[in-house]
Amino acid sequence: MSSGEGVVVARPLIGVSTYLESGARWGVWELEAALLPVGYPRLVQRAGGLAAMLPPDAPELAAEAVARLDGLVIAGGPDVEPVRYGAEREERTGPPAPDRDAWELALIDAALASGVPLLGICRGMQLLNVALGGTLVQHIDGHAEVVGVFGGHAVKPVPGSLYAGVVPEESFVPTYHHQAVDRLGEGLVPSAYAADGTVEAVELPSSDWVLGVQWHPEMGEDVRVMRALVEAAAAG
Ligand SMILES: NCCCC(=O)O
Repeated sequence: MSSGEGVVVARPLIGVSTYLESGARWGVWELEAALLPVGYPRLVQRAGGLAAMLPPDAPELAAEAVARLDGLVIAGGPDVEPVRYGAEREERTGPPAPDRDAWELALIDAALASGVPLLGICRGMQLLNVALGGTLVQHIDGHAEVVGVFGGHAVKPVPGSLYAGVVPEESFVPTYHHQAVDRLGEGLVPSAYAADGTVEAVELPSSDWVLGVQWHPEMGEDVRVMRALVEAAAAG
């Protein structure tokens, strides 16, 4: 990226966690594939960052990975295994993805420990809450109305929050979730709500830049949340 005066300024490197789903196959070779909806890297790129995919790896390598990043996104995906927050699995909770849980929790721990700016999206926000000792409601009605189809609803920022500094107005967001934050993790505070009182964004005031959003910015047009992460990554 050029600064406009002939000086090349490196784009912040933003790691995005990815999936290794057992059923994923690519091309005529049907090779095993690492998956990430393309909206994530595209949004990082639109926001001025350079996207790096982070498939599940040994959790003990997470700190080494995060040390090379300027920012981290924990992407959306399957339900967090309830044992991670001390609960029994309920009927409507999806099948566990223990390797992914372990890797992404280790990434979150490493980002929190090192001060690398962190954005959790949907599952990523829920996992951030769990990483800090919070719990989840395992099923709520009305937020993922049709299986496989993203919905949308309004979210209202909490005045004075980091999030409100990025998106000051009430906005309509793309959403797909059937779980939600129950008890907040240590140090987290709500930074946006849905009309029904569901916590839709959280942040960690004791950190420089940690935000979780329950919706999917990679499915919409609004680049502001990702741009704020990229700017925080550039400033770090
Ligand atoms: N629990 C995973 C994130 C999406 C959902 O709540 O359905």
